[in-house]
Amino acid sequence: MAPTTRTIPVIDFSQDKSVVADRVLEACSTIGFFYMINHNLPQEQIDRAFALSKEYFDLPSEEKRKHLIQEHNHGYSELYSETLDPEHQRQGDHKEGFNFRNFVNGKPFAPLPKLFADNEEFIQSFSRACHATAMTVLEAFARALAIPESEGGIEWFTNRHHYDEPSGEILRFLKYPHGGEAGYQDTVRAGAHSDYGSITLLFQKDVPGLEVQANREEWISAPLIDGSILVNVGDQMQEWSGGLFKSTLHRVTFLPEHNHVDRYSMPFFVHPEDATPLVPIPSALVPSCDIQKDDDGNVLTAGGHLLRRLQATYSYEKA
Ligand SMILES: O=C(O)CCC(=O)C(=O)O
Ligand SMILES: [Fe+2]
Repeated sequence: MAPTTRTIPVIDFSQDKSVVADRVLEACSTIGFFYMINHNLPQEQIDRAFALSKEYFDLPSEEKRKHLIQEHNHGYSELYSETLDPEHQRQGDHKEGFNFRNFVNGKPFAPLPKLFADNEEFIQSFSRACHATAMTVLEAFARALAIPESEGGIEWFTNRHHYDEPSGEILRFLKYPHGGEAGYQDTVRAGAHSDYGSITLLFQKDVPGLEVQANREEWISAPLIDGSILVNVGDQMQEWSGGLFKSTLHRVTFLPEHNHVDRYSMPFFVHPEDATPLVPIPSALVPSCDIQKDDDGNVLTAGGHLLRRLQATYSYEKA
């Protein structure tokens, strides 16, 4: 059955934890998206990250191209270099981005552009704060699924998401530049896609544009809600939960009234540790399902799952 929810629920994380868990279960098993409010991530930090993002994207193209994204999914991606919906898009996404892999043991994954190197301590603390917020959400998931204490209880997910272990986790700065209509044939600026990992936290700013597929026929907009973080379920979580939690298609369009302004957003893609096998979550609510295997017949891991997806999305260029 296609989900029928037409609006994205707002969940107040300062409420009683069991109420939060109930609302999370309802949201994730229908539309797969919710707004998190009272999340404890200070607005000043979010604002500072957006300010840095703008300063970076304002740099000349030659400067940004010094750190082009590579197979490891870290670095700068140019306008049109990513195509999230290759089946339907005539051109790559009208956006540029910078991906930060986790600062494992306090170090950036690869040397950072000067602006980010100068602000490395802040970026790392922001990335860790995003991860901590995500862990609050994943505790609510575990509570919602009533994972037995003997299996790890509310820590079942967090035990598989340690920040300093190898994983596909990414903090991403995105800019959708204004205009571009002349050379760009689609109103969709980021093609319809679902996210790959366990969950995504999304920070939006000033300009809306995100749309979510409420059911198979209809796109609904995900408006800006001050002080909120938009949370959505990713494919690995859908896999893990035997389809109970929905990884829902979404896309970014530009409304005519916003064609003259740049849009900035910041997703934080939460991923389980690479070595995590995607076996069903131990919960009575999770339906039994086929387990995905890798080419050698072993249970597909989170790392293997991500690699398959990334290879289908990017066109890499050697720096
Ligand atoms: O920019 C946005 O609002 C959403 C971006 C997104 O969905 C993604 O990068 O996966
Ligand atoms: Fe996405």
